[in-house]
Amino acid sequence: MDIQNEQEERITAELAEEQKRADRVTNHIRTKIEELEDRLGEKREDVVEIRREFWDDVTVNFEDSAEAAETAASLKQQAEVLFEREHSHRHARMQLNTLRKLEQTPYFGRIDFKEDGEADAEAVYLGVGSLLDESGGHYLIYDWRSPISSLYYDYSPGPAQYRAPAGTIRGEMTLKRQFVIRNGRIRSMFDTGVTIGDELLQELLGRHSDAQMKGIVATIQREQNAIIRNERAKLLIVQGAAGSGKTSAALQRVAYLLYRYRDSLTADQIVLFSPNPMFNSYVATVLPELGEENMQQTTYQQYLEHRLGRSFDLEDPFTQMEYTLGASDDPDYEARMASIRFKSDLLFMNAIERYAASLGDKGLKFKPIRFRGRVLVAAETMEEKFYELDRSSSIPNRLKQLAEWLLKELTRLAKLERNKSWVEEEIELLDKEEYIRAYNELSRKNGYHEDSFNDFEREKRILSTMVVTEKFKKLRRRAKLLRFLDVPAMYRQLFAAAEPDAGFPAEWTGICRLTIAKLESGAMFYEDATPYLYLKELLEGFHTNTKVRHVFVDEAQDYSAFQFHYLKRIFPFAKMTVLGDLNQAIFAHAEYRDSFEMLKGLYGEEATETVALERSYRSTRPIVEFTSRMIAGGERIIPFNREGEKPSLTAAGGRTERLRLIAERLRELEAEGFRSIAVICKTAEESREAHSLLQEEGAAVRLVEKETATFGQGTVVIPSYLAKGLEFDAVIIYNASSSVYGKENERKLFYTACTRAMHELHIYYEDRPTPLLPPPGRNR
Ligand SMILES: Nc1ncnc2c1ncn2[C@@H]1O[C@H](COP(=O)(O)OP(=O)(O)OP(=O)(O)O)[C@@H](O)[C@H]1O
Repeated sequence: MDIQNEQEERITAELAEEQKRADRVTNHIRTKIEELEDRLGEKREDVVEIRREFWDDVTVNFEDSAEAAETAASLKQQAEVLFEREHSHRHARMQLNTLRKLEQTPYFGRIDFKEDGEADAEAVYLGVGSLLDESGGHYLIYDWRSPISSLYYDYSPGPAQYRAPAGTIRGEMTLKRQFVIRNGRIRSMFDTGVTIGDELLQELLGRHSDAQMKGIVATIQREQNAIIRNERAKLLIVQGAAGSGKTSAALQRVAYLLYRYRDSLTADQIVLFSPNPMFNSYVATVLPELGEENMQQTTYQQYLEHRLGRSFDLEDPFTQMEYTLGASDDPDYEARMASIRFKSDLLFMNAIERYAASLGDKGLKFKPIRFRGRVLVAAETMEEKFYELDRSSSIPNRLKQLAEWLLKELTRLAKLERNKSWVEEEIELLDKEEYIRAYNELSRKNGYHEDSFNDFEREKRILSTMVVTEKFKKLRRRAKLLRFLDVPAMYRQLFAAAEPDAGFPAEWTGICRLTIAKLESGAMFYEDATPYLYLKELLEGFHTNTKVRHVFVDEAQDYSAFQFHYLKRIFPFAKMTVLGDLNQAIFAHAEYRDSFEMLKGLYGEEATETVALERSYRSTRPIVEFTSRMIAGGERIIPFNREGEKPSLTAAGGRTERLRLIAERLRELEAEGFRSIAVICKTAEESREAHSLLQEEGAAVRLVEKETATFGQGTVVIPSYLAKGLEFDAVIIYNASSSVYGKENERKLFYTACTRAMHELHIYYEDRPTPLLPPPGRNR
């Protein structure tokens, strides 16, 4: 027998052996599924039963306080039983969910590891969940997040080590094998060397994209694994090239943390800040696919809206972006741009801190408390009271004391109010239910005799108290919420100072004029939202969220230093993972930043770790080679070796021809089977134009706007800044003429647009192409 035959035979025998094992494991999984389904049926009945009998099993008695307490205890006990059962029901359901996944693909990898001092190597199989054998003493599958599994991601065969709870375990990896298993059948199997499955990665990355982001557990790379498993850093900064797997690593990290801290951490203690609502839908399936619940997802804008939306008509970041991209002939443009930059700077944050501190001595502004057109408590009275309070106490503390005083004052004023004629009028307008309520109260307090004069007086008193109390409720609530503080006026005041502080920009006067005009119209620029909230919270006390333990900020390059400081304050107990690419910094406040250095001060160097991801997985080699030549430092980006067509650059004789060519291209791409195609435009306005003109050309295209909430398949027309973080099989740059992308500060936007392409990139222009295109050069 020659060597080749011998080798083939060996591989066939090994494959048969592995399939036998896979069958055994799959059978075991099936048995577990059946058992769990039965148990789950019982559990569900259990919960339904408890719910039904909830009220039968508690003794409801509110007659006297002792019995009421007993009732409460009984209720609490029942609720606890129910909670416990529901919890275990949910747990069992999640387990079943994982088992069903394992039934299809029990594992994707195997390593044989011989621990130092042990005689034999153990075969460790990795899957999306762990599974014990019948005896319960041996793992048939190890969860990919278990300590030993990290060997798979970190080492090639040879000496290897991993960190276990008991310490570092050293040994030797004697085998590293990858599987593709579908429906329990091994489709392919290969032993790997240095990196995890170039073949498998090739296969995965070469596929057409879905509407949803994919999980990457089977092919996590070593440097990504370091991000996923980092437990030390309070602040983990990931600077990664476009398509290097930042978002993917972030999501796998969430799954890892939920596993690692499963006894103490729940999905609702993790928050992901994403760039836009559509992105949420794009990543929504990754964690459930891994058998985990999704973390909380939000956008910074949603948070701002939640805090400020009722007080101001708040501009969103995309409107700001449209302005910066399109309004350069506006006479206020320079001032506005300076305003955007300055208000995101720590210099401004410090100025606000100084200002807030000075308000402890003088200058706090109050709003009078008005009632029925009259001033009940004058602003001056509040000011006087405030500054009489002990000055060594913080402003928030003093405001709390002031609120307490105000509440007492309101109680006193309410008493005086009762005899006013408006109260009598209101009493006459009371409806029957309210009368009955008053009557009940009266009879409860004292015996009630319908015909006694005294009772009539008492009734009137009760009714008038009721009316006044009701009307004062709102005032009391406002007092508790410190609404008597005039934060808008104080924020405005910042821009009324004639002399700018040292270091303020030359355009300060223009900035002041624009800001004040905007605020006076009841609106607020996006760049004012964070500083405004910061000032408000310095005065009132921070609205902190102490529940959240991990904050993830994706597309971190779009956040200002100021915003990061703010986030840190509102999540005081959270670790932060920020992921970004400075080459994709598309907001005016961030475009000149050349590192995440400014973040180091946030938690201190000691508590901060930085990881760089330089290999780009999304796009084919020709696309990465093309796009990386558009940016400074692009030579550091390493393309993953996947071949494909070179990006095309097409000149059109005019708009009509450009549209015809694009529509033709769309038809070709669709015919080739590409499932997600994006026509990327610069702005929303250009997108609307492209959408309607392409439809006229007979193309089936969907328009994506900032409100679009779901990311689907098919062909979309999308503004560049909304395509952030997303990817498409093929990308068409709608108009890359120099008249559209003509300015140097649009480079990162153009780069972001081009790097969305996985397999094909086609660029169209008229007259002259944008100077942002890479200089002609040889590919690496
Ligand atoms: N280890 C991996 N195995 C398989 N696919 C991967 C891996 N890492 C990244 N990818 C794929 O590469 C593509 C880009 O990943 P992702 O969107 O996470 O990158 P990103 O760094 O967030 O990109 P960008 O900054 O450009 O938005 C995705 O299709 C992802 O599935």
